[in-house]
Amino acid sequence: MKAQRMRSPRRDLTETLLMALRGSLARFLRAQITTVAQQQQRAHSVAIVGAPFSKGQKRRGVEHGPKAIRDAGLVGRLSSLDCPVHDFGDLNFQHLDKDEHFMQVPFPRTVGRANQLLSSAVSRAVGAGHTCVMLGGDHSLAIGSVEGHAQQCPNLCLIWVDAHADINTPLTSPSGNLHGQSVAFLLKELRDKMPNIPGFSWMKPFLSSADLVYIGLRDVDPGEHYILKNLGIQYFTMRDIDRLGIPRVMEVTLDHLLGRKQRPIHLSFDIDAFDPSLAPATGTPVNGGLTYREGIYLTEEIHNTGLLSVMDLVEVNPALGTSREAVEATAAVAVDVIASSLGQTREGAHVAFQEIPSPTADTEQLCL
Ligand SMILES: NC(=[NH2+])NCCC[C@H](N)C(=O)O
Ligand SMILES: [Mn+2]
Ligand SMILES: [Mn+2]
Repeated sequence: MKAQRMRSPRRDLTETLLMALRGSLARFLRAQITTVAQQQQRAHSVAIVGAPFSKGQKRRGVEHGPKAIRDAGLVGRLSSLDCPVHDFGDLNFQHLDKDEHFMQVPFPRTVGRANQLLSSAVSRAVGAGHTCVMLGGDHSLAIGSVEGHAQQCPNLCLIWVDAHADINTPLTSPSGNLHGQSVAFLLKELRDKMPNIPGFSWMKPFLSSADLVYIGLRDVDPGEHYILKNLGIQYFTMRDIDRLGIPRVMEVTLDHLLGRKQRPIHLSFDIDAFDPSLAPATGTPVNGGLTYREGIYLTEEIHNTGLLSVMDLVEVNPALGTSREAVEATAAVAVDVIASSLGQTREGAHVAFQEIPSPTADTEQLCL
């Protein structure tokens, strides 16, 4: 009886797989396995790249963001997560003297050059097998960060966590500021809508609008709203988060980006996504933002994919806090979301334990 049991579906599947392994599928599967292995390897060490830059907007102080985030204990927190941390220090950006406005846009060449430098730094860090954390600086830096990431991982997808969509073009921007236009530089679908901005001839748009999801929006300009709707971009406003809850928002986000195939994730996190009561030291605060727990849940879910490859943490501006406490609180939240993106859990972890320690004669002696 037992011996003649029906073949299990799993056995059939195994046989099918074995047969397929001899064919061209074998190459495909092997490639998949290597990619997963590389990703796991990449998740193992973290590179920190500081980007003290502020010319993508008009308020001074955001160039001190990297120092504030390091002073809040970033390196120590990441080291305690059992991953080797390499802090590559801060990039050295030049301010170009002859840099006239282009249309309404201030400092186009300075911003273009800074992003070119950042792009190669991020590309090198990812190429060396690290998960890269870029500390801004203003959000115009995402242009170089995502571009450098894409040089190594052309199939990346982008999760943009922000109160703002940062998808203005120079022709729709109400401020001219490039930190409100970063995404427009990346998208292939906007190629014909972007003028030739001096300083940016080194790059071409490479991202499809289907490979981008926004979370946290609550201050979207009219031109940006038109672009989001026209390109059918997936986004979740704070209202959507109120309605669906952050677990469902993350489920739909990850299904949208990874449902058909696994690929590296670029997380671009603007600290102003958080409610200003949590993160007041930022240039363009907007009421009604993410709660602390929503921000942590969001980043835990991204970590759990095992696919996070580059993360930006931008727009921490220590000059804009009304007190030292306000600045320190903002930087502490920044450290928390970075740590959570890289594997810090709320349930704790037990890297140092193989068993529950038993008391010995020695330990009891010590207690006496
Ligand atoms: N990265 C940011 N904080 N961006 C704020 C952008 C504000 C506004 N939408 C603009 O384009 O000027
Ligand atoms: Mn923002
Ligand atoms: Mn932003």
